[in-house]
Amino acid sequence: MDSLTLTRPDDWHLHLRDGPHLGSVVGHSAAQMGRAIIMPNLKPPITTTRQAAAYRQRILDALPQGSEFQPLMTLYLTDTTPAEEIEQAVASGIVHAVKLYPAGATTNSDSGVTDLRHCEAALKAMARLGLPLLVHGEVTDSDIDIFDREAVFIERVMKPLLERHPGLKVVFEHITTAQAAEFVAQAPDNIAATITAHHLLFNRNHMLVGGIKPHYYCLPILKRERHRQALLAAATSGSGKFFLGTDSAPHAQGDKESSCGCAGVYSAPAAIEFYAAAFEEAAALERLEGFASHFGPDFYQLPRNTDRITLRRQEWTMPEAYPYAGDQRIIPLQAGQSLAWKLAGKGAQ
Ligand SMILES: NC(=O)N[C@@H](CC(=O)O)C(=O)O
Ligand SMILES: [Zn+2]
Ligand SMILES: [Zn+2]
Repeated sequence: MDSLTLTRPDDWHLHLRDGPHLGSVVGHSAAQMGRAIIMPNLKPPITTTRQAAAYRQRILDALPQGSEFQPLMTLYLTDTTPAEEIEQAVASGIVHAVKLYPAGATTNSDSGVTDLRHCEAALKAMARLGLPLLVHGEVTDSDIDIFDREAVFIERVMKPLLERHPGLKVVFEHITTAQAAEFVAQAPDNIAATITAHHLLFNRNHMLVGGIKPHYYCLPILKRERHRQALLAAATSGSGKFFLGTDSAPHAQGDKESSCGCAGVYSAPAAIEFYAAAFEEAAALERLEGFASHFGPDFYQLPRNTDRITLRRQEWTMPEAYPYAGDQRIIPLQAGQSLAWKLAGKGAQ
């Protein structure tokens, strides 16, 4: 197969940042995706519908002219999010989900939830109104090894949560383990998961063998090959529970290449090309459209996109860097490396 046409995909997990950083990155996603679920972990976080509406307008203002990209906003759940805020969010029509960051789990999660039992009122309102909870699924207990934090989260947090709120819609975000893939596959239909391109393409050796490679460092951290294989199997299974979420998370080069480097992989400039490479490795390119373009809107009860994109088998080189907020640089996933698929109509990068 040398060309692949599919319904325009959406990105169900995206970090766009704000201000000049937003302006540097939003065009990359808008060139590929119809819509994206926009993560709320700004400084300060987006905790109210009013803030979400203002952030949405800043995103729309930063879009390239003529772009029809639609940002789907989220709220950042805190220990004190009231049920009324959930009601306002649903009534607004612009907020499509609420994000759970366990406090301390990842970038800008300091205001996150210390104990999910504090959030009962908000969770009840979400279950009643059908507003999905998006979960960064890692425990933060210091005694739990970083490679085990997702698997332990399933037992300590996810299962008790779903016992208390069996009807709540939950997306287990950026899953990275066989345990999470298995848990979601066996759960009822109100539970789904996003999978990133980098967790489908790479294991922890890519990050740690032959020198430490900070641009592969993200959270949840890359796992061993067995887990990558389980994720590939889930993504290409044809199950509507697994869909595309890049978790593209830009950080300036200097913040990544540091003695205490930030977590996050910047994959937005070639997101769909990365996924095509992963699906091709699994000999499942015909399943890419369901994963990238159908299952996400179906879960969120939104219409599928009606326009299409075409990917061509055409080698090209990912640029070494992109400009970021004026004088900074951002290093994309697979910088300087050759990619096999290219989105038709893509100009010079
Ligand atoms: N994925 C990451 O490694 N980083 C994300 C936060 C997140 O999604 O956990 C970020 O905002 O930088
Ligand atoms: Zn996360
Ligand atoms: Zn994320």
